[in-house]
Amino acid sequence: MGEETEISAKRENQDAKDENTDSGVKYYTREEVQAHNTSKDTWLIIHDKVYDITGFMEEHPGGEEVLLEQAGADATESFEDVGHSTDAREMLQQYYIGELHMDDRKKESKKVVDHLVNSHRNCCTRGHHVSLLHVGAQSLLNSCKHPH
Ligand code: HEM
Repeated sequence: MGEETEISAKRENQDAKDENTDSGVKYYTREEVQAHNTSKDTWLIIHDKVYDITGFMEEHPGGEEVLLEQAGADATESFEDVGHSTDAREMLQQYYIGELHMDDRKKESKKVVDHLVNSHRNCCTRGHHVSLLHVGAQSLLNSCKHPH
């Protein structure tokens, strides 16, 4: 499908895994994520993306405990509150398993995306024809050189 091809094009430097590009993108509901809330099976939502961090629990420099508190839930706020480094953000990619279902996203993030679609129409998105809703506000902000 055209839209899916566009998504994979924009994801080239983000979280694309060979086997998990366009048609392989999985969507999870909050309920599904919530089921993975133990130290042996730990999923997290950060910025509307779903991560299986089971293998990372013991390696986390901030300790296993804080991750367990967020297990199965949306850890965006606590992740950002800590002020994680760029390295930490890049580490996220290896645990990426899919996207939070559109219906389960907070209205806020939809609003941010709408705003970005409008305000960036003539700068960084020109010529890309990306489906911005799927790309996500944060990655657009990261790649954009436009003053915000
Ligand atoms: C999979 C998601 C996460 C990854 C990949 C990750 C990675 C890291 C890394 C690499 C560090 C070392 C410092 C840095 O480079 O920023 C760190 C520190 C830390 N993280 Fe995370 N983290 C994750 C999620 C979380 C969450 C959800 C919380 C809070 C609930 C958290 C709390 C902390 C704390 C408290 C520290 C210690 C900061 C310090 O001692 O200065 N992390 N994390």
